[in-house]
Amino acid sequence: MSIAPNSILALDQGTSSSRAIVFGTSGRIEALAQRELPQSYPRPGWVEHDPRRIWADQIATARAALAKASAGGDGVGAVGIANQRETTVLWDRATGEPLHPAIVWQDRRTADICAALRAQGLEAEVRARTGLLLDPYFSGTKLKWLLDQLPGSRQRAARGELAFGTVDSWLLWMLSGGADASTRAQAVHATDVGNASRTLLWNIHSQAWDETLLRALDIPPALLPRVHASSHVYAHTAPGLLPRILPIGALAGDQQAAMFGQACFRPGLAKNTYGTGCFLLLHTGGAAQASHSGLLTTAAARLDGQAPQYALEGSVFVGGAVVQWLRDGLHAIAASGEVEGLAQSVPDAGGVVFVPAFTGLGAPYWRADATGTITGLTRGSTMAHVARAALESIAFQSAALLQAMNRDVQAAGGQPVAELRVDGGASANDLLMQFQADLLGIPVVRPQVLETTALGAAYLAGLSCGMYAGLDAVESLWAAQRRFEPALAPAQAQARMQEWEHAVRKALAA
Ligand SMILES: Nc1ncnc2c1ncn2[C@@H]1O[C@H](COP(=O)(O)OP(=O)(O)O)[C@@H](O)[C@H]1O
Ligand SMILES: O=P(O)(O)OC[C@H](O)CO
Repeated sequence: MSIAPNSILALDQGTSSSRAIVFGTSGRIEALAQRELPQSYPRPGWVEHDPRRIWADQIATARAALAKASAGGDGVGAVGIANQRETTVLWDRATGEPLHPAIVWQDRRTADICAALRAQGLEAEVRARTGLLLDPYFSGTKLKWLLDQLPGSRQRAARGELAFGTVDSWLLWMLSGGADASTRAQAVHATDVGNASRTLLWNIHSQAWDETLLRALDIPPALLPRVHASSHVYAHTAPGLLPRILPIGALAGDQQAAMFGQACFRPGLAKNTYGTGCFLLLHTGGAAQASHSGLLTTAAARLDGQAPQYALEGSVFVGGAVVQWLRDGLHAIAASGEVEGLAQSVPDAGGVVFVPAFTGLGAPYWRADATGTITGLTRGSTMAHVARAALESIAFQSAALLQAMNRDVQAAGGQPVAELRVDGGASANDLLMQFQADLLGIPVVRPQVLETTALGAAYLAGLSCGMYAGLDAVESLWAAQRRFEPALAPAQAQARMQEWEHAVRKALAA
């Protein structure tokens, strides 16, 4: 006998791991399973994932989380998927086989394609239509590269034999039948507005694939997924994959999902996620606000039937990853959590400033050529100073984003951001959060549930499957765990930002 639905399964397929979490409808975590995802760096600047491994890990963690949940997951009424965005998968609809490893969002191999498109004068067009800019970060040039490199693939794509998708589409297709030959014909090929808005191919104003950009990149439309609201019943899981057939009630890019999980779905609310990178998003309601400060305009998650929702976004490529480098590159610490103690063993960074431009600099600088730089070293500098400067670099980069955001918002007659909600692995670090509040001069607020990405996917799925009355019901579940109030005089904060900008100029000149 099955019980009334009281929980939701969220799949959070991130850059460094695949997680499955069962949430009670109150937002409480009931069960969690996780697997690390191997990274492949076949050439300098290239980053790849194995799509089959992503699928195998995600279905294994889903089964493990359901098995750990109360009553073996019998109360689960919906599945929601959140995913690393932009990462590009191309597969054969008949066999379910990927044609190539997934090209990860961090991959820079299409820098030349971007430069060529820029030389054709396409940058302004891209900005106006997609809210993005010409950078290898986004899926469009990755897909073009695959079609250029894999013999016969463009013709096969035009005949409808191939499918393109970001990781959400790949997982949905596999879950809804693609994983097995006997159910493949019923597999659903779709994505949500938020993921579509990161492809460089989606027109955020007309809410349709953009024919001009498809032509410019020579991409056959037959490859593309159908696009729906983020909170929408896309399909049901194929029989036999999970203990019960479940509705797949949401797809959302992980940053859009985190924003939803933070209940930032009204204009003026902002969140920053401190994971491998940092992603700061400000909800701008129904207005697709253009940035004049190097930020992106992007689709926020939305419900079926709801008008399009937008956000301004700033993306930092190396956030928590700088701590991984201290651990794996310098062997300065054995585990990421040790960085706080090491950094706190000195009163300040002793003049050391660290610009972790390992994969160039993202927003608001957008300099693919920048390299990592440490300035201000003296004979007295120690690993503790470098660790403290590494942590500070995460906050400096995020502060540069917030400054850019405030400039854009104020230019449009709006109010500066009043407080910042934070989440992600590195937001557990109190020293970092306090320094962030000090630099920004506004409160930094950490919620009780730090797994906000998965939580957002769960809420979105619960909404489409009738498990919540509406947005207000979800909003009332958000609760702060700790509030960090700024404790630094504004002039001092400004002086610290100037030190940072000085070091950035050096990184750009190197
Ligand atoms: N206490 C900590 N202080 C600073 N960074 C941390 C801490 N704990 C984890 N991290 C960093 O957070 C990142 C992991 O966060 P997570 O949200 O799981 O990332 P992702 O979703 O990108 O895989 C890693 O880069 C790790 O180095
Ligand atoms: O996998 P994460 O959490 O680092 O997020 C990756 C972003 O979606 C890339 O745009």
